[in-house]
Amino acid sequence: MADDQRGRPSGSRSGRGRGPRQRSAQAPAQRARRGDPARDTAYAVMRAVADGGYANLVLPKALRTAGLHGRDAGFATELTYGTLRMQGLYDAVLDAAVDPPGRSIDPTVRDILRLGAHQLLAMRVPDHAAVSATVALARQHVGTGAGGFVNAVLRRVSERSRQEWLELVEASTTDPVERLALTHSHPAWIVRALRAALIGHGSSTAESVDMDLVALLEEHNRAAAPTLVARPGLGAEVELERAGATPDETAPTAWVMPSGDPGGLAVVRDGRAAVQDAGSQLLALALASVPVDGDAEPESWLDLCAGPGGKAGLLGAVAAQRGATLRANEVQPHRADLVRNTLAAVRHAHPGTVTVTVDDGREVGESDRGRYQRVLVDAPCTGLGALRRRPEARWRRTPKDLAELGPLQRDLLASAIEATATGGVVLYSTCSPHLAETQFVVQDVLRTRPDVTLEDVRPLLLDRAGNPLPDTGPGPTAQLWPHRHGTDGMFLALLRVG
Ligand SMILES: C[S@@+](CC[C@H](N)C(=O)[O-])C[C@H]1O[C@@H](n2cnc3c(N)ncnc32)[C@H](O)[C@@H]1O
Repeated sequence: MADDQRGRPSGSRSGRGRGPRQRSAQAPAQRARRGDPARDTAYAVMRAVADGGYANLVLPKALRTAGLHGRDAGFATELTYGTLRMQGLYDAVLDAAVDPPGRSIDPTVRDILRLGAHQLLAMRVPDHAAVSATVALARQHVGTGAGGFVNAVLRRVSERSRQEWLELVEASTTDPVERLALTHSHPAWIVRALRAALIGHGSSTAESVDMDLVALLEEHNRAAAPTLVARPGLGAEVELERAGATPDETAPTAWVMPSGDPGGLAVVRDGRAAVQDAGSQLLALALASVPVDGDAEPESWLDLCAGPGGKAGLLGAVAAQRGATLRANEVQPHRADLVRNTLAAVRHAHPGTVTVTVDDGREVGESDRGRYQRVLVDAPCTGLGALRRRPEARWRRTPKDLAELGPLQRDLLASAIEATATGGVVLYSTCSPHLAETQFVVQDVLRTRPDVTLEDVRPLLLDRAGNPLPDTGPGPTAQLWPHRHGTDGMFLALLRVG
């Protein structure tokens, strides 16, 4: 008879043999009835994410509310992020561990089981502690019966090692993509798209692609250390150094913090520095440094899709140093507010350099034809290049998103070209390597504009020492990769308007 998740009498346990791994001999009733604050917080964030929340926004608030700091906050963060990333694998494990295999599991109970599976299979938590604390969580949030069910399932999970579970799950299919999807916890359509992107961007050969794909999927499942940007000309560098940050070699403006919460630094709070991926920094610096034709003084720069303002923050600081002006545009008013916030330090230090507008970028080409020398289109995209930073994103995105985003991406790029002066440049970028959002968009738009040429963007991607970043593809576009460059998977195409 199956275990009952909701507390109705259940038959004897499956009796599957006790494995070599240690487990709790305590009955659920004897265990603590309440979860501990760190696990409670992880559970609350999982439920908020199930309701549509974003872990990177919900978790910091939940940690503050629970008063968690230091190691406890670290534990809750690893538990939440790790569980969300690996939930595809854990679901396969849990579906095999329930009795009978594949029986349906209540979504709330499944979240609790996922948290337990992560502790058992990926964290240094002793089995008995992982099981009893997760049972306590189930009792507290669902009920006594759920506690018994969770106890039974997690005991079965604890009977095998992570490697044994991986082998078992892998054996459930012969399709190589499905296998990678299960063992590396990604939806299969994303694995397929990433494989096509590695080849399509010229980043991998037919021989190397399978190895590269595994390296990329593994990187998506690692916690990414936060990179900071020191917005130039605002004196952020000295304070970052004083706080223990060190210069990052990937980009001239990038810094890394070995430990601690960068959000707590005054220099981050006042906007002279910010958390920003080094790839995003390289992209903004590339646009700022490319030579443009014409003698416009001062130069006018446009960030067409600026919210929440990360790249505009760097562009604005560089524009101020160069005597140029920047218009940071965003269609959504609340995101335009975020841009204003992000740009506060630059606006304060250099009044008149940056303006924020709320317009549909698709209309800017017509209203401001030929007005700008440098234009950034950091297009809305699926974000498949930033999966390591957004743990739930892989489970939310669907191929339908691509169909919806495609026309918007093309319209925004076409509008950006219209808004660019003769001899000026447009940088089209996405934090996705998906071919449908990158190469295909650029090729389609170029077909309608014979006066626009694609230029090699790779020589503009310079590291702190001034050397071009290696392995960005055969050109003229560039593709950055988490497993190669330690950055998000940014795509860049540089277009010159003739
Ligand atoms: C990838 S994000 C930009 C990220 C930004 N460059 C940064 O570094 O912080 C894309 C932005 O485009 C905005 N967007 C979507 N449709 C738009 C449109 N029609 N016109 C202007 N912005 C648009 C979205 O609201 C979103 O804020």
